[in-house]
Amino acid sequence: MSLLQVENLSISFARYAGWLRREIIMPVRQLDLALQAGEITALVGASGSGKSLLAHAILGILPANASLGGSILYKGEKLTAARQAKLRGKDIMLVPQSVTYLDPLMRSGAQVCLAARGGDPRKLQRAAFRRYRLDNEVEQMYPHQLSGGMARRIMAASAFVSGACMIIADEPTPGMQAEDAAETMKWFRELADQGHAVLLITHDLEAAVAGADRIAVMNAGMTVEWLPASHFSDKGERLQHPYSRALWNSLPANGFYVPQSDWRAVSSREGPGCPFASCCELAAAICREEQPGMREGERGWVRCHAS
Ligand SMILES: Nc1ncnc2c1ncn2[C@@H]1O[C@H](COP(=O)(O)OP(=O)(O)OP(=O)(O)O)[C@@H](O)[C@H]1O
Ligand code: NI
Repeated sequence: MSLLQVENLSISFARYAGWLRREIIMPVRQLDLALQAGEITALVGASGSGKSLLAHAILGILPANASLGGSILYKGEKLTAARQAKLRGKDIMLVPQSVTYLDPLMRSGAQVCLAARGGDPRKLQRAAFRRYRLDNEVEQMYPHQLSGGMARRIMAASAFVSGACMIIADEPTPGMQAEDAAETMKWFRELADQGHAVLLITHDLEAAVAGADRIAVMNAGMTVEWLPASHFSDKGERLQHPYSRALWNSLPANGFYVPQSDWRAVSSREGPGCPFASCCELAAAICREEQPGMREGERGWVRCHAS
């Protein structure tokens, strides 16, 4: 059984457009994903594709005007608001990108102690400090006294001592030097090796391919493909969705191929067919008539009629 199973998730927001006219926008519409213990799953996709919304939906921290459709199961049971409140920060941990998430009024040692589960908090904190190469003096420091690197280590140490089953990292590496990014990825690998399920949200497909076990590709609020990271190789022949291939081949290392179609132009998305029918070079008649569901193929899951 998967630790977390997301099925046909949609997230919509009601907002007022001018006087009394209420409109509904649905930035996430068909999201399917499962996370396994002991694995890193990377969720990749363009800015605005709905990645962070998924993280917020899992944690139960969406704004009040959001409505959810579909389901999220955690350990086989529906994730209700009450369960989310219980699990958040304990069983399900967020590793945020920014240090501003650390409590500015709490010393670093105390922050890590507070996260610790399953033993003497002080002992667990000291062990985590040694593991992440944090000197003893750092215990007494407040977040504003930490360098960026130290703050990241404090967040990694908190995740390490938390005993959380699931760790969600939203864009943990942008703006980092290559070595720092590699070190951060190494920490996630260690956490996965200890049995945690890690969800890594990132723009960086190259880092995802290098560091994750599985990759879910999102576009316009949908998961279009979900498969082992090793299938991202060569010219992308083993990828099934044309959008995943376009994303892969547009990387500098793969020749900077510029796709013929503009994958952000999903003009027909309210129509009956595939939302990408108007921009996909493989689109056939069926793509304009019927929404593709997520189906399991030889190499993973894909939402496409044409592949
Ligand atoms: N509270 C909200 N009300 C209305 N729309 C929202 C709200 N939050 C997010 N959205 C919209 O949902 C879409 C997806 O947002 P999300 O933050 O999940 O994207 P993302 O994939 O994480 O992007 P990025 O890579 O830039 O972080 C965006 O178009 C955004 O404008
Ligand atoms: Ni985001």
